[in-house]
This record gives sequence, structure tokens and C-alpha cells, in this order.
Amino acid sequence: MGEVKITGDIKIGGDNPCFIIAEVGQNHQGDIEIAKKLIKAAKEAGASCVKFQKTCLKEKFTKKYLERTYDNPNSWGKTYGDHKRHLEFSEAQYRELFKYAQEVGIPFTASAMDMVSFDFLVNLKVPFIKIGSGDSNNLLFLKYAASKMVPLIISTGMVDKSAVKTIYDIVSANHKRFCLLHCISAYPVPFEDCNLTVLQDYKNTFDVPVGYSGQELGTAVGLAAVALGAKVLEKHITLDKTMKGTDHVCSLTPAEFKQLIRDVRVIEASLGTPIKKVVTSEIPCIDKLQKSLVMGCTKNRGEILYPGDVKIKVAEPKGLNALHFDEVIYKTLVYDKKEDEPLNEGDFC
Ligand SMILES: CC(=O)N[C@H](C=O)[C@@H](O)[C@H](O)[C@H](O)COP(=O)(O)O
Ligand SMILES: C=C(OP(=O)(O)O)C(=O)O
Repeated sequence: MGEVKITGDIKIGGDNPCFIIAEVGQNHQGDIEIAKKLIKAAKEAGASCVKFQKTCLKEKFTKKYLERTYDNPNSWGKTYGDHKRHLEFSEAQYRELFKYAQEVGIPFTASAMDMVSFDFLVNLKVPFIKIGSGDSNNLLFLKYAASKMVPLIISTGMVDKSAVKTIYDIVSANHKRFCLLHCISAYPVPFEDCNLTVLQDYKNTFDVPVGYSGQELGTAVGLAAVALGAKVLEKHITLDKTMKGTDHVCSLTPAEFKQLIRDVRVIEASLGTPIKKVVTSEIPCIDKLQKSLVMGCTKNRGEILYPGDVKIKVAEPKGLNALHFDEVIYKTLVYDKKEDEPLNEGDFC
């Protein structure tokens, strides 16, 4: 799996640290001040980027769908259209947020929920555009997005592997500056449905970086995703999980996000090499507690070392590494040796 160069500063995949997206989505409640607080929180938590969702309502939804009543505790209006209008920032507000993120010092982007929004984001010059799972079956949009030659991060919730292959084929026919995220679109996802090992299959099938967009509770699954090779990790961020809104429940607070990133970095550092070897940091413990070969009794030069004559102990000074036990027995002592004295090379022949 190669590396994808998103911008001069942002590279994903290969040996690069996992790219961690703080997904604000619509957790800003339609309030630009909350949105700014979330941008700041994402920066302070150490996220690689902060992400919103840009929608042109009449492009994404039919008229009838927008008129349908949205009668649930997470609704911001009588109809789904009212609800979404409340949550949708204007283009001017997007520019303001983009600028704010620049001031704060964190890359800013959004998912494009339709072609109009895609064009807007291209003009805004975001580093990459996210295509969410709502478009994983929207091949027209994927072809359009791929033809624009901008880096993409594409989520694959709500479809099966054959559709993911189609997505891969469509985009890679245009360019390879994209990543595929395994995703299950449920809020929250039951742990049994996360099917994280799909990541291994993605890694084996696709020659672009793969990652995980997690809608489950907590941080454990995201951490496991990184251990399984996710090079992008996306989680929702919220100021308060009890706020009104569909996604707050499966989001992380700024403190949890910070902890997640700290733990991701620990996991990355700890994955290391598959070659089992003794490492430098073990030397003090080897010196202190590793066992070596010592005399189990007092014997004189010329005597044979029978199995019961050699013991394995933590010794000072050390003898031969205890792994050499079989090479020592039935050898003849060259020197007189007292009980507990270490046995070293040259002490027997
Ligand atoms: C599939 C998809 O787009 N999912 C997004 C990303 O995870 C979500 O944030 C939805 O926008 C959100 O759950 C919609 O909630 P409501 O319908 O209450 O506005
Ligand atoms: C729907 C989105 O993401 P995902 O499918 O990864 O949850 C999104 O980013 O807007």
C-alpha cells in the first residue's frame, strides 16, 4: 500500500502516522461559535484535520423528502428540510470557518454531499474532499469527483465489497490520490457489526491507503483499526454527548479525542518490526534478572558435568546464557568450581 500525497504537508499511508480526522459533521448545532470551539478542540486534541459536511439541500434531497416530517428528538425543525436548513452553514460561513481553522492551525475540509457542494469545496481549496457513505452507491457523483483530480477520502458504509471495488475502479481510472475507509453507517454501530477485519481484506485488495470511519461508541474500536493497519481514522467530535443531534451519542468529547490520539500514537510506536529480537531497552532486565548457568554443586577440574551438576539461576557474576544448558552437560571441567559459581565458555571442554 503506497503513500498518497494530499498536499505538500499532508501524506497518508506508507510509513506516515495515521491521519486522524475530527468529524464535526453537524455536531455544531447550526451555531458557528460552537463550530469554532470544535475546530479549536480538534486542534488541541492533536487531530490531523477537522471536517464538516457541506450540502446543497436541493441537490442532495428531493423536494418531497425535504417536506417530510422529521418528528424525533434530534430534529431541529418540523420537516427534514427545516431540520437540515437549521444545520447547514452558508458558503460565507464556510469561508469564515476555513479562515478560522487556518488561524488555529489545523487543516479544514468537509464532505461534499452533492456535486454543487463538491465544486464549492474545490473552490475553497480544501486539502482533500471527503465523500461520505451516503454516496457510496452514487457512481455518477464518484465519476464526477474522480474527474476533478483532487485528493479524495471515500467512505464505504451501506454497500458491499463489489460496490467498493467499483468505487476503486472508477476513481483509480482517473488518479490514485485517494483512500478508502471501511465504515458501517449506524448511529451508534453495535460492536458486533463493526467487522473491523474488513480492513485486512481492503489492505489486500486495494493499492491505496485504507482507513476506518467509526460510528461506534468509545475509542477501543478505532484503536484496534489502527493496529490492523488503518492509515486514516475518522471519529465524530462533540462538545457534549447529551446535545440534541443524531451523531452526538457516537462522538468523542475533546478529552476523549485527545486520549484517542495519544493512544493511536502509542499503538503506532509499539507496532514496530515483525522480527523478534532482543532490544536495547531489555538490557537492564537481562543484566538484572536473566538466568544463566551456574554450578549446582562443588566439583573439581577433570570431573564431568552431569545434568544435576549444572543449575539455572539469576547469578552475580553471570554465567553463560541458560539457553546453552545442553551444550555444557557431559563436558569436562577445566577448573575447580564451587557451588553457585558461574559457568562460562572456557570452563569446560
Ligand atoms: C450517512 C451520513 O451522511 N452520515 C453522516 C456521517 O457520519 C452523519 O453525520 C449524518 O449526516 C447524520 O447522522 C444525519 O443525521 P440527521 O438525519 O439527524 O440530520
Ligand atoms: C457520511 C460521512 O462519513 P462516513 O460515511 O464516513 O460516516 C461524511 O463524512 O459525511
